[in-house]
Amino acid sequence: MNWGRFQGWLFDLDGVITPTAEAHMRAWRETFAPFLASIPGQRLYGTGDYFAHLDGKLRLNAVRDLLASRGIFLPEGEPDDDPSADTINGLGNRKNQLFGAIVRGGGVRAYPGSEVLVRQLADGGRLLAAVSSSRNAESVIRSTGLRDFFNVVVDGQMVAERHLAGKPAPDMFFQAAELLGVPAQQCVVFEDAVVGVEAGAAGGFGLVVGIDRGIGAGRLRRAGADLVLRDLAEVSLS
Ligand SMILES: O=P(O)(O)OC[C@H]1O[C@@H](O)[C@H](O)[C@@H](O)[C@@H]1O
Repeated sequence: MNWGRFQGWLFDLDGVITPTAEAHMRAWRETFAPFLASIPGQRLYGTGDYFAHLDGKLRLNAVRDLLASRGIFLPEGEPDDDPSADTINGLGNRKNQLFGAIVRGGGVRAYPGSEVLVRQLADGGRLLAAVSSSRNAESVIRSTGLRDFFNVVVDGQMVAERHLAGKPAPDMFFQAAELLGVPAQQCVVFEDAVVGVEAGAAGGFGLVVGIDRGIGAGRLRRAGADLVLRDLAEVSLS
């Protein structure tokens, strides 16, 4: 692979740069397992629910999609709903409170292979963007000490402010490429979630790389990944 042809390097964050996809996964489980168990006759929460309905999506879209998959209707509520409220916003706030507690408890370090690659790319004058659905992306990336290596961060906060469509729409990656000033065809996208790979594939980027942290290479390929790796340490620039 001639990696040198890519000027713009667009990285998803959770599960690609940092192992925080696991913290999101746990927070979702701790939100939805008791919630679903409290509804008589409702199917219990399973890990498959995370990959099918939650992974990689904007927080409230994820809540809506999980509930829709079970035929559950809840009111939207308000952004400042109490985390105990059984509304879309309340469940989102409950999950975010749990996510914050998990991250504060364990700290965040980048995957070693990701940190090495990010440093090499920045040293070589490449342009880097983090493209994450998470509204916590800035704080997560700052806690790794790698924030300054990224020219741009497009996150859940920016999506709300600029009214962008979330993944699987390609808009977040387009926004990152535009802010970097690099045409899509000269950008490579790295993603671990199906909706993220779909977003990259829909945008006509130069290369879409799926990072398989356990979801399975087949699912990432079927979503549109041109190449699947297990870790960013497999990207060799020389
Ligand atoms: O709730 P946040 O921090 O805004 O994150 C939204 C989503 O961000 C994505 O990066 C994660 O893959 C999802 O699991 C997560 O739910």
